[in-house]
Amino acid sequence: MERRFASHPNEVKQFDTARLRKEFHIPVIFAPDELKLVLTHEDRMIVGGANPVNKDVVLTTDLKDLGVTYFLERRELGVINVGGKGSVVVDGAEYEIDFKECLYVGQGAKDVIFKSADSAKPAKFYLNSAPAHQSYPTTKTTLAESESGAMGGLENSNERTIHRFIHAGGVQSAQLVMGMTQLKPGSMWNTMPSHTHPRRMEAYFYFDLPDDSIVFHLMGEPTETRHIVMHNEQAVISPSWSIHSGVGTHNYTFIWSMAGDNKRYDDMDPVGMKELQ
Ligand SMILES: O=C(O)C(=O)C[C@H](O)C(=O)CO
Ligand SMILES: [Zn+2]
Repeated sequence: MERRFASHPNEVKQFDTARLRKEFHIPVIFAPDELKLVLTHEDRMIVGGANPVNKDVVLTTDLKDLGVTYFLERRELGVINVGGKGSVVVDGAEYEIDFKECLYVGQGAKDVIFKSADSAKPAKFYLNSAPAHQSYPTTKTTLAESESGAMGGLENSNERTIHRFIHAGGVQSAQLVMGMTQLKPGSMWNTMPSHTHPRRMEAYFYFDLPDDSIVFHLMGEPTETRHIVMHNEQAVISPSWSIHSGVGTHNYTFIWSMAGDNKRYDDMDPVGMKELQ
């Protein structure tokens, strides 16, 4: 498991492109038959992926990584499938998780196995895990069952639908909050006007983006914005003091996930357009 340390905003102001990418950008989430995990010290969130192709992928850890005997001993997990049909087996119970469906796995689950239904169209399970002090029931949510709402408009090129899966008013968790935003064709901007939430970090995972398209992900303090160029199926870490927004050369979908002091989706400090620099 790769480890990234937390950053101070005064230090990040000095970063060049390579350093910004090294600290915040996660270029590879999926590798065939592998479990890829990055642990950031921003609220100790783990961001990663499981891509079973020719064999199942098991959620493993070792004593050095987390100091526990199994991955979810003191953690919880959110899973969203962005690939072909698949399933997640949690302590022997199998949950079929289709494209854009979500599974929450509560703290204490010992055996978690990721499977693809068809190796020609393998499942791609995007993963987020946060420390947990309490166990909540393992729960599957389909897109139709999520709490969804329309945001933005075509006149601002940000017409999108926000699907909330794991949050205060949805699937219960210790601290993990997770959902997905789908931009309508012709809309390129997410999360503008932007916000910060010093009470929670956030990670974004961009997908549904054609190979020849990119997203300019915006981060930084509102008066010190920087950009990170994102390709399809890449993730980016946003510290709690940073805005997180983006504009694509094509519409796209992204998964957002947060960990921190509360699970209220609407706990945001809005940044006025005229404040941004
Ligand atoms: O498009 C948006 O706006 C979002 O999806 C915003 C994220 O959900 C977010 O930043 C939540 O804090
Ligand atoms: Zn946010």
